[in-house]
Amino acid sequence: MGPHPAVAAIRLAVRRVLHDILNDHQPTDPTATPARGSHARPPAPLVLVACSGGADSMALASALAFEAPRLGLRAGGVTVDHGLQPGSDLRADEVVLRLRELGLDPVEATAVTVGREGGPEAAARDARYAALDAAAERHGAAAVLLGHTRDDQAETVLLGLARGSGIRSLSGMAEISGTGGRYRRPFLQVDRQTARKACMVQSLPVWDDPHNADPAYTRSRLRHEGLPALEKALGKGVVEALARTAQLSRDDADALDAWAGQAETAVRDAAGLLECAKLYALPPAVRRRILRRAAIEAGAPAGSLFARHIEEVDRLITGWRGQGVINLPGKVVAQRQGGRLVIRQG
Ligand SMILES: Nc1ncnc2c1ncn2[C@@H]1O[C@H](COP(=O)(O)OP(=O)(O)OP(=O)(O)O)[C@@H](O)[C@H]1O
Repeated sequence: MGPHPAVAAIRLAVRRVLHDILNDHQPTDPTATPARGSHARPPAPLVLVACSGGADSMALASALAFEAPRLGLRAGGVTVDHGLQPGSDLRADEVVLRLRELGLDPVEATAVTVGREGGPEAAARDARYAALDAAAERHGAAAVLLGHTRDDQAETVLLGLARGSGIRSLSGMAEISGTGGRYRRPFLQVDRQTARKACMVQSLPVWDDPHNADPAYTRSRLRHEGLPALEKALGKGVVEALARTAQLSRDDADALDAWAGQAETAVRDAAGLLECAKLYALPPAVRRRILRRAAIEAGAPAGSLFARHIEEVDRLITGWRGQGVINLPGKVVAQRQGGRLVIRQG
C-alpha cells in the first residue's frame, strides 16, 4: 500500500524541487577526475529546511527527510528563535529534537533579536531571513526550503490588492528567490489542508504559532476572517484562483521588467540623465519601472518604495508643469531640470 495521498502529494512537490536543485549543482565537467593525490569526493549537496515547528514546515521537513537520501542529497534543518514569547528557546530546542528524529543532520536553532523597522511582522521576517542566510553560508547549503503554501500565496496576493500594489506585488512569492536562488518554496501549489493532513497521518507533532491566530496581525485577520468570508461569498476555488493570478502576474511582470531594461538605455542622454520627452512616449507601466530602478539606484530602499512614490515621480513627467521636488525614502529626491529628470541623494 502506498503512502496516504496527502503524504504522496507533499513528497512529490519536494522531489520536483530537489531534482531542480540537483540539476543546478551538477559539476561543470562531470568527466573531470579529482586532482592527483586527492581521493576525496566532494560531499553531496546539502539542502536545509527552514522549520518553525508549524504544520507546513514540519510536513516539508518530513518530505525532505524522505526524498533527499533517495536522490543522493544531504538534508538538514534550521529553526529560528525570534525570542518574542517566553519559553521560545525551549520550543526551538523541541523543534531541533523533532528534526533530528526525522533523520535530518545538521540541525540547529539560531536566536535572533527582532528590531522594530517596518512593524512587527516585517521586523521578524527580516531577522529570520538574515539568520537563514547566515546558516546557509555557515553550512555551505545548496538551498533552503520554505514551507509557504498555496494559501499563503493567496493571502499575499490579497494583501497586495488591498494595498493597491502593482502587478509585481500581485505575483506574490516566487518559487525561487534569494542570493543565488537559495530559497525554494516547494509547497506553493500545495494547500495548507494537505500539509496538515500529512502531519496528522504521519503523527508529526506540530506547534501552532499563537501569532497566526492573533487578530492584531493583518495576515492573521485575513487568514481567519477575510479568506473564509471570500470563500463563503465566491466559492471554495478562491484560493486556487488567487494562486493562479500570482503565477500569471509573475509572467507579465517579468515581461515588463525585461521591456523596461531594454528601454532604459534609449531614454538616457549621453551623460546618463533621463530624458523626459522619451520617458513620456513610453507606456506608463514601462516608464514607472524605469523610474523605480533609477530611485533604487540612487539609494531608495526597495522595500520602502511604494507604487504611490513612483506615481508622484511620474507626475513630474506627465503632469501639467512637472515642477517641485519629490522626496523619496532613503533621502532620495527626484526633480525635473529642463528636459531631464534627475533622481539623486538629497
Ligand atoms: N521560526 C522559524 N524558523 C525557521 N523557519 C521559519 C520560521 N518561521 C517561519 N519559517 C519559514 O517560513 C515559512 C513561512 O512561515 P509563516 O510563518 O509565514 O507561515 P506558516 O504558514 O505559519 O508556516 P508554518 O506552518 O511552517 O509555521 C515556514 O513554512 C518556514 O519554512
